Amino acid sequence: MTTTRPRNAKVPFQIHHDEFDPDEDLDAEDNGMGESRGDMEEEDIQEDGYSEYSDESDETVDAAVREDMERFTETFKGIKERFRLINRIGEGTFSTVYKAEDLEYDHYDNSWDLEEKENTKWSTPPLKKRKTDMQGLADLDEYAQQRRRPKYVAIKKIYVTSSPSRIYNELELLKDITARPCDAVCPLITAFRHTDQVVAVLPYFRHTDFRDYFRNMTVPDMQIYFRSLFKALAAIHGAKIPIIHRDIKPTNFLYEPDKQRGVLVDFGLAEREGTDSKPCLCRKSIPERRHRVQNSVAATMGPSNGYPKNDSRPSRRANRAGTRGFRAPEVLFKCTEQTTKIDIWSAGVMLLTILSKRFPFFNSADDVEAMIEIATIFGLRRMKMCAYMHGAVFESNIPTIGNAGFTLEKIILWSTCRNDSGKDGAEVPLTDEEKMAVRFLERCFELDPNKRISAEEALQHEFLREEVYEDEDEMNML
Ligand SMILES: Nc1ncnc2c1ncn2[C@@H]1O[C@H](COP(=O)(O)OP(=O)(O)OP(=O)(O)O)[C@@H](O)[C@H]1O
Repeated sequence: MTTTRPRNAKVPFQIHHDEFDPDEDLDAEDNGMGESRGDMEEEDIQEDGYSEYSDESDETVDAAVREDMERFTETFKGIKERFRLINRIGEGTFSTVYKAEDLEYDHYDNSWDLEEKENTKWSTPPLKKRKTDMQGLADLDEYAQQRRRPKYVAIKKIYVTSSPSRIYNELELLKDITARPCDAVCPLITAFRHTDQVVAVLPYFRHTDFRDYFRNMTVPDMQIYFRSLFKALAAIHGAKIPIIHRDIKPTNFLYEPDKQRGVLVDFGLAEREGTDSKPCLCRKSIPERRHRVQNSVAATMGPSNGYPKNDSRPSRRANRAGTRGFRAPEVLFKCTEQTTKIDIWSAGVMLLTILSKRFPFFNSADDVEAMIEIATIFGLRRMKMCAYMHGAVFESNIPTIGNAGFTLEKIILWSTCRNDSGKDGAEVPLTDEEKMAVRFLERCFELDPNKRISAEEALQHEFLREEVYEDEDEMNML
């Protein structure tokens, strides 16, 4: 385990225990991983939109999970003195996440702890109350019980096959995010390394499996849910150098319907805007774009009749990290200058999932199928324009892809079977509030990322805007 102490005075809380030291080279010989780590690095592509495990009950711990937790605590020196592992709560592509009790909670500054803050608002010590001695004792005991309530954290054990640079990137971004706290983004408490194993310690957020509530959400529920998600996006996109999350999907937004609180997690694929980016046509001025498109080989010669057998041109390379079904069209077209707008598209897929009551909504096996799915909705004409703006060509002779596509309203009516479920097989139209949600969805689904709504703008959209009342009387009148 590292023995370095906190160095960064800017972090607003005392970092717990032995801090992860970004200057320490995880590739160094003593981590036991050697060169093969880079070779073993997994693909940046998530298999699907859902992890196997969600929040399991603390009492029922599977025997295999118990064995796994014992092995982990035995091999990771120093962890069991600090945390009591309770259950495995998540198993993703890049990590296993455990719920644990923080045994040394009271030794540190815990300003990240929202629940603790809320509790201190209403739980005053009963010592000042004028009551009978017996009542005073009972209150005191209740207060002491409250103070002794176990404090939970989520321990994210990052798989040793992840490259050190990927692990460093996640922790560095989390540290930056933690320095500018936002209630809707999960901060980092601390991180440890023991030989090749790195763990991140995060506040534990109780949440409900998305599949258990998304079908029952009303439009006001959606507004609360997405207001919280877009606040999180506005916070990370508003960083000095904007942070792109790259993996916005339901499992990475931990939401508790009872509390109406959501928290964005998993910065494993996140990156700063501009990292490794090269100029793409989509960021040029409209006249320049038009000129380049009109003079392109595809526009002047028409679609090619075939492909060279041994194509010696270098293939286009771009970051495609993310989860299938949630990737923006510019990611599929390998845009080399991707922006935070890719997260807005993914958030749009989440809204479409809820409105259509279908999860997963997009179910493609690869990027070509994903393009076909998007083209079916938006139509061939718009998809071709979208490809051109990233310097690519989109052609299709698939009969189900029409030129004009379909409106999102129609897609939602079909997928909820409302197109013919009314009286005498009539359509059950969308309500006014559903139409407002669709108007917002259209802004998230602009194929041109320059036109797509930003997180800040989204919070001012009629769908998410919070009404500000002049005084309490005005609010009570509503
Ligand atoms: N702070 C937390 N509190 C409670 N549960 C959490 C927390 N962080 C993560 N989890 C649970 O663990 C799961 C996996 O976490 P995370 O997404 O960070 O790992 P991952 O390996 O990148 O997963 P995936 O491949 O699904 O994206 C989450 O979907 C969630 O259920």
